[in-house]
Amino acid sequence: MAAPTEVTEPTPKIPGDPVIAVRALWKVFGVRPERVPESPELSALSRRELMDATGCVAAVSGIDFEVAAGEVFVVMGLSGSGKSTLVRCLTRLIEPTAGEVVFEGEDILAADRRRLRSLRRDKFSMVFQHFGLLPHRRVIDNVAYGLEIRGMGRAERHRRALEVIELVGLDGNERSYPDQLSGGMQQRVGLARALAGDPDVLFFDEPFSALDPLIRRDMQSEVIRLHREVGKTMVFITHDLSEALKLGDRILIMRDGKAVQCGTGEELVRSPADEYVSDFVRDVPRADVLTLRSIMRPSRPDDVLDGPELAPEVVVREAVRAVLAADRPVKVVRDGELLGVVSHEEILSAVAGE
Ligand SMILES: Nc1ncnc2c1ncn2[C@@H]1O[C@H](COP(=O)(O)OP(=O)(O)OP(=O)(O)O)[C@@H](O)[C@H]1O
Repeated sequence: MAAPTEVTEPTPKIPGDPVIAVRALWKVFGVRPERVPESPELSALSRRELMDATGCVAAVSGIDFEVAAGEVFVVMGLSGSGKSTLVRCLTRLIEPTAGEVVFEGEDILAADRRRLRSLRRDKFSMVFQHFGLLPHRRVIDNVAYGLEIRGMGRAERHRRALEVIELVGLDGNERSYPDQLSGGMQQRVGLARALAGDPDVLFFDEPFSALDPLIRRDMQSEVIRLHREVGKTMVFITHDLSEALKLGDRILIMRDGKAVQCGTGEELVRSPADEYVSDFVRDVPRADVLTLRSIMRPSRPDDVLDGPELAPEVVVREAVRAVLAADRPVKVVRDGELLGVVSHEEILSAVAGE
């Protein structure tokens, strides 16, 4: 039996069946790796202790999480924490040592070669830091590459490729070769290629790490926009907390192969599971992550309730202006139901970081 993970906070309940469910997942490198998850004693050791005792490296140690349909799920951790290994285990680019990966109800670890190939071709797409574009092919044929492998005819795949080239803002560049494009544009080609086959899940492995900060910010906004437009489930790896907070519906924080905490950015900032997480989130401006749901108060009989309405998930920073401009409390409303109100007092204390 695998040891329990160190997730200290229950993962919030996700409505509907998860697209991906990961249970007690292990990847151990070394001699006879399977003995580690099988042994309660070995699986309880830290990575360092395990290395000293057995010479094995536990890249991923008994991780559990679920990804909901349409969610952007971010895996964050410092270099060596096991992010890449974890994500490669999900599509079996790396064979897990133990555990379960269930994709749309199907046990991926039981899939044979043929089934895996078809899943990777039709259901999953990966976007890597190194774009992996084919240098001798024009943008349009790079984007259409996966469709070509599926056997789609030239006219149809070019039509589809042009659609996604436009979607990622590269129209006009379809006849260029990759080395005629900037790094940011090449990564857009990578995105277009990943989207062309209409996968169920997009996996991103530090896709923007090599880009300079301004381009990187543009690309993050691009992912947010694309996610709004196409609504795909995304699993995104990063070592950068601000990227994680910007993109992630939920964030899994890893350390030395283990899951330290999984939650929304707001949950991580409001109640970090341990010192490691609090160190990470210490400098995050509260107004960027706190939502109206967490600062609202119940309405009082003397409140005048004909002020503006905002949704509970609006973050404080975006609501400040509206709340301060109103001469009565802003109503926090979901599906017509009044959940609470926010007046000057609540918003100012939130901005002041109280
Ligand atoms: N093939 C391998 N053989 C032995 N150890 C490995 C192998 N691949 C990864 N590791 C070890 O597993 C641990 C996790 O590595 P991994 O690359 O998954 O981390 P990461 O969080 O993605 O880091 P980075 O951001 O630097 O890529 C590291 O200690 C690494 O040295």
